[in-house]
Amino acid sequence: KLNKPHQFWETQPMPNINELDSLKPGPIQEGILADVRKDPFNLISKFEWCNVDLRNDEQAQQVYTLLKENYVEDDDNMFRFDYSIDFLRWALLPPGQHPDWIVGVKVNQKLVGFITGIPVTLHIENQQTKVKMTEINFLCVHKKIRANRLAPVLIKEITRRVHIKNMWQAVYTAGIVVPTPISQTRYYHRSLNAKKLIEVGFSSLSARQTIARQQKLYKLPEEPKTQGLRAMKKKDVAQVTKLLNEYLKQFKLYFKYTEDEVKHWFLPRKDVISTYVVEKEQGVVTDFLSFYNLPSQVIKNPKHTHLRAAYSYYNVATQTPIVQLMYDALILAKNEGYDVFNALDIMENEKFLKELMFCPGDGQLNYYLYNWKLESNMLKPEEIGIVLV
Ligand SMILES: CN(C)Cc1n[nH]c2ccc(-c3ccc(F)cc3OCCn3ccnc3)cc12
Repeated sequence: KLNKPHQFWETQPMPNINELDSLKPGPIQEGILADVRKDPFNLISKFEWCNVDLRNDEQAQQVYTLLKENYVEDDDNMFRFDYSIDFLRWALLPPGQHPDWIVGVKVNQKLVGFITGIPVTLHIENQQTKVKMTEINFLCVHKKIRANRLAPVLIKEITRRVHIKNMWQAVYTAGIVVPTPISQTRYYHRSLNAKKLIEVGFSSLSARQTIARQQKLYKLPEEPKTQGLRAMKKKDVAQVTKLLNEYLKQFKLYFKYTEDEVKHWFLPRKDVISTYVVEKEQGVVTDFLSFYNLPSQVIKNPKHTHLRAAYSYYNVATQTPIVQLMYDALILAKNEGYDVFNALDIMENEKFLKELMFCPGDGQLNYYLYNWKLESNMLKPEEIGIVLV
């Protein structure tokens, strides 16, 4: 009976505490294609597997509703992520996507379980090692059928569907701690609409503070400062690809992007992803900033149903000081109607979080690598060069 904490994770190729010093860096288990089960894992009766086609409006709507009602909440259960359909199509239909990696479980045609994978090439700790693997996300089980041990079956099934393609590693993040994080990062929030944040209970006022005082404290200029800052266009793809790939080499964990992937991940999409480039003379792009749109539903509030949150994505500052570039990001996000700007303490983010008046969040985001032992047991947040949505 799986009832000890992490009983499931003890059965998985993840280093446990006392192996951290004995395992050699690299794959923990060798993958043998011949040993991979050819048929899906058994489900309890009435439950059925399905591949979800997110391009189909009805199926996308089912995924949207499942997540909106049953996905990740903050620690105080006041907010729940509300990923839009356009966002899910952006996040889950990148170049090279595999249809059988968008996995659903249905009961009487109703979606009650979900888990996804997208193909990535991850560079680990040094240039030599680059590993084709999957990025796992959106694990969700309907609130009404929890404790049926469906989550471990969803994980085992998508693992099987990755193995069958001769891939043996995965990268994922979660707010909870299970064996064994490779990095524990923290998230920070920068107020853009102080009044709303107080009204939804995201921020609170101490005795001496007033709403007016908070609004003044977080007030931003009307327009960005940086000369040549403008929305990214198709013609910028080649330069942005070079800038991004060069910039990411400094980190111990990063993806390498093709131009096609940069087109997909960075060309602006309304209410999904915003990317702005700094164009100097002769059309030379020297920096860019990007943030994605992930609202949270305010679970119980008389006045507001949603919190509009922008999340820092990838920012490359080669000529513009990073603090100035991110100050412009705040101004742009405010002008796009966001209430708050969120960022993790990964990459170079520590350099701007304090100066731009970000406040620490109340939890952390843990990074995980499946079936891979790192040289160093843990990575510092500033060594992480990947953002998972
Ligand atoms: C990454 N992706 C897998 C979604 C995901 N899962 N679990 C999470 C736990 C924290 C964050 C997170 C990441 C960056 C950030 F600035 C704030 C965050 O959470 C705020 C708390 N919160 C949770 C729900 N609504 C508000 C994301 C996630």
